[in-house]
Amino acid sequence: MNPAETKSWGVLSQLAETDGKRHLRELFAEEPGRFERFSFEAAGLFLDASKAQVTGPVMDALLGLAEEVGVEKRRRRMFAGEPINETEGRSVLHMALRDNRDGKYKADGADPMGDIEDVRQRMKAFCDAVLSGDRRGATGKPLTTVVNIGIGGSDLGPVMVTEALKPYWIEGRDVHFVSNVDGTHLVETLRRCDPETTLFTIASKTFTTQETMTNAHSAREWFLASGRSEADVASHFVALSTNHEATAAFGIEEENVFGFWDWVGGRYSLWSAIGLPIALTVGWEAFEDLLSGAHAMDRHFEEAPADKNLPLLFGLIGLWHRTFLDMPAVAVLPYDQSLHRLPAYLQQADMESNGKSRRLDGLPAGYETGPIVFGEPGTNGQHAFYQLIHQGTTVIPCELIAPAVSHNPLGDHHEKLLANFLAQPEALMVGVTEDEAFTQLKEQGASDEEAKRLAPHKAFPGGRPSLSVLMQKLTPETLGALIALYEHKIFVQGAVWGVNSYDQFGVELGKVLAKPILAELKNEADGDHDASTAGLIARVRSLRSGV
Ligand SMILES: O=P(O)(O)OC[C@H]1O[C@](O)(CO)[C@@H](O)[C@@H]1O
Repeated sequence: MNPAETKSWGVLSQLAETDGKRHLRELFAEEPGRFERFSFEAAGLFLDASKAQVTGPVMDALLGLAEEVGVEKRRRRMFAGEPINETEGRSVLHMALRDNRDGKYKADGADPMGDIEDVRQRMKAFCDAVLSGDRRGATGKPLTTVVNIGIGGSDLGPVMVTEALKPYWIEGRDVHFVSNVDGTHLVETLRRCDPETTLFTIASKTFTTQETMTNAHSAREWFLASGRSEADVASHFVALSTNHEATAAFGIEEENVFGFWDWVGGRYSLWSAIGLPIALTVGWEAFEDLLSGAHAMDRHFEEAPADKNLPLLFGLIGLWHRTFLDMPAVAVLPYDQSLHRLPAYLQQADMESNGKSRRLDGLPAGYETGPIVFGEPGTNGQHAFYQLIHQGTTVIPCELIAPAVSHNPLGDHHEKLLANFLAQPEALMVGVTEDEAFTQLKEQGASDEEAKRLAPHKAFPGGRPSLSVLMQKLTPETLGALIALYEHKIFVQGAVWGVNSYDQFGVELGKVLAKPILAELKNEADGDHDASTAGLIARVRSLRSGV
């Protein structure tokens, strides 16, 4: 189905020319209850969307669009385990990993809950054994350091969550993440590790990913080079994967493999065995709290009425900004240092999911789909790219996220952080007119001529949209809810755009072309390339020769 042919799409296109162009200042002046009307709450998260470029008619039309294109139906099909990942013939059931209701889901025609529970119990037992010291390294020392080797979804989720949950780290535990095939990443990480106390979690859904397998083999060599035998590998290497044949070929025994299933997409996998490094760092209970926070958001998404449904509304508003108002990017701005990897995590979650230009029916979309996602912790971003967000020629909607209470209260640090979290969206929305800038300059003692010259530079257009997400404290539960909120937001947008949010064929071509080039760089083959690539290969070879 082409969503652009629906009635609501037509209405939204018209509204883009009217409501979409109104200044937010005006909208606030006109509707005193705007904050109450456009703020929503669920699973410990409060979303203020009143500073988004929305109006009542826009929200009505967006909800109408969701209904016309069948978002609810697709959501039901997803939760029912139907293969909504049509291009790969797979179900999308990561929600089952944070649920425990028997009979709720069907994966390949069967209830997956028994298998999920088995792996969970094995993960818990393993975790408890490592943390209690019952399971030790080959020389009898406790395994206090985890090095996770994985990339993409087998890295970004666990890194982001372990960083976000630093206040929950179990004392004496350490965790590192190696993803880049650049040897520097592994070498610099292992420099800080003791082979006797290090546990490697080799995380790869497919167990074929070049970066991960290369790092895993080198890590094993490093381990063996420390005087250990092949037999000792079993005490220090576990695999998190769906590919049991490949894990066996690597030499990891079945009892050290924590499996999951093809209905868990890589970028949606932190809730599965891929989350083991999280559990090994914060403990099993906190990991379960993370799952239950996400589950609370799942229940809300499934059960709340459309006009109060956080992920649905969050997704629809983002889609309005992107597709109808032509805003090309989204800035994710956590006002919480612990969430410093959230933008990177969401880059994969969102851009790998909705960075598509073909609809499920194979036809070109013909409208804008997934936005560019970028971001940094808030106040750091303020001193870097906010200039463009406030005064640049491109309008970039911002998503600001903050906890009201800090885990690390220190003087008035957190009040200052929150003041920035509150002031930036206000500044983006209100702006400063040239007249106001002129008056301010005059008040500061500028001459008429000077004030006239500088006023255009000191004016802010304002009317720049933002959404704020507020929680009391960043806990495993609220973090779980936040991640699930974004997962479902991505689902909603993909459902309206009609793209398959669950495949990622766009990452393949580069991988394929790298293979023959690798052979060329190793002088094992000659290649046939365009002039630029051939020139660069020759230049790389010459720079490397004689070194
Ligand atoms: O877990 P694997 O199979 O090693 O894949 C890692 C990542 O590579 C991708 O397939 C492509 O980047 C991601 O979707 C995935 O998260």
